[in-house]
Amino acid sequence: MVELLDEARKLSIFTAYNANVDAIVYLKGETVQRLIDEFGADAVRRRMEEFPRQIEEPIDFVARLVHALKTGKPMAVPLVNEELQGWFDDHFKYDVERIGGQAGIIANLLANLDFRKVIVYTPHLAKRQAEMFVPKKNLFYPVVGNGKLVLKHPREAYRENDPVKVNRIFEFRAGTTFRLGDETITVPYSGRFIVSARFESIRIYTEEALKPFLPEIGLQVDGAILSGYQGIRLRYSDGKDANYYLREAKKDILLLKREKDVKVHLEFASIQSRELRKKVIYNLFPLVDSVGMDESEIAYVLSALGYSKLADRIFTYNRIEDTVLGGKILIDEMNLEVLQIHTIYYLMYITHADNPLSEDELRRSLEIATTLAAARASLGDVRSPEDFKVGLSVPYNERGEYVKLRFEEAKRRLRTREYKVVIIPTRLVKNPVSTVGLGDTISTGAFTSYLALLREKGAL
Ligand SMILES: Nc1ncnc2c1ncn2[C@@H]1O[C@H](COP(=O)(O)OP(=O)(O)O)[C@@H](O)[C@H]1O
Ligand SMILES: O=P(O)(O)OC[C@H]1O[C@](O)(CO)[C@@H](O)[C@@H]1O
Ligand SMILES: [Mg+2]
Repeated sequence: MVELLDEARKLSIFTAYNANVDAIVYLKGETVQRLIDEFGADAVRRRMEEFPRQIEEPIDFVARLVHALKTGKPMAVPLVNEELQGWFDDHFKYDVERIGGQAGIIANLLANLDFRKVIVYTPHLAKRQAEMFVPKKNLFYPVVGNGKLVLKHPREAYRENDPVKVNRIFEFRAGTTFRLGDETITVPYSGRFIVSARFESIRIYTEEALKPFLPEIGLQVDGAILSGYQGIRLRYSDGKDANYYLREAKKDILLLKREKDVKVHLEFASIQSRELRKKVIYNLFPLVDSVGMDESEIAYVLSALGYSKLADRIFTYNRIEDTVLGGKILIDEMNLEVLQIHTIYYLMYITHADNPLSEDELRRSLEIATTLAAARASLGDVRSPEDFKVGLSVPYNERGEYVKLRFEEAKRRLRTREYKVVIIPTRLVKNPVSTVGLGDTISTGAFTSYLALLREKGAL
């Protein structure tokens, strides 16, 4: 397995667009209890029923947090009211601050794994943000100087007046208990709840000056991992809107692919607004080769595409059969080359039957993914290629055999001849240092090892 990672490490990767500061709180039962008591259980319950899609006042946060804790699902809810930042900072002491955002996490991970070359682009790069990038020689930020593309380390490329984006992350652990009125709630699974900053000043785009150099960046890399589209707002006060930013995002992908058909992976993240979710799916999925997401996200995606019954079933029952069915729909309707879904208990790939990789190779790629995530969950961070080995000693989760059985049943029931569908159980760390970013880690391990295997076959 280490050999496949070594092959992947020979690749060069571009990643964009989102990096932020993750201010992490390790939630205790008492902290949740205090929040509920502050607002009153009845008021919290009523707001939970309304299911606010964004945080406009503190009780919206409490309601969505309690909902996430009750289901144990990874969720992210936008914070649109900038003034509420003070409320959060008064109510919580952050245990850790670290780099967040798909592009930020993935860039540091690839750089620490000694990939050949890692180019990371984020439209905002303040000094505080730039300093969170690891000081590795293989990590670059593209700038334009004298009409040419220049690659600098992010720490040498920051811009003094850029905004800093801070997301608040609430890490919760299975077994945490609190009371909501007369109901006792015990958190069923460990995970994270993200309060994502969605302020006017933070945008997702490529600067005009850099855009003409995207084809050159495409030529320099073997693959691109793009994310952050969830941060686009439907409307901005300067008249720009999601349609504008998505049109530009489409141009970026086409520019990256102009000189060479560089493979593009899109890491999907939770989008509460159904309207925006639909726009991101319809505009971008058809242009990329590979998509990754978690189990809540596939349900949300299917719901936006009109498969609400199937989506509800995935939310409620977590059945493998439904996820396979959803994956088949998605890969067909969007004509993706490969779709990767990560859940607590298993990882899954779905491709069309003519994918160059065999099912066995696809499974090997997923093994890299879960081992890398297990290493990060155990250590808190992956700092060197050596750290990968820590993941190898993490056992598969206790439902592993059950998962495989259910999967074989699902395959018999559903028609899967036109597809390759593979599944592996996850290596699950009992007491993870943190869980935020584990999905990004899985997708990075999966996509880069997928590319390495394609390359071995002469298909890249
Ligand atoms: N304790 C753990 N040990 C190993 N892997 C984990 C653990 N907890 C979660 N994971 C993996 O991380 C994934 C989380 O992905 P996701 O929800 O996309 O998180 P994020 O978006 O924060 O990266 C889960 O689906 C699971 O496969
Ligand atoms: O949607 P946003 O605000 O760009 O944030 C993405 C969030 O997802 C993560 O990248 C984890 O997947 C966090 O580190 C980050 O807070
Ligand atoms: Mg994720």
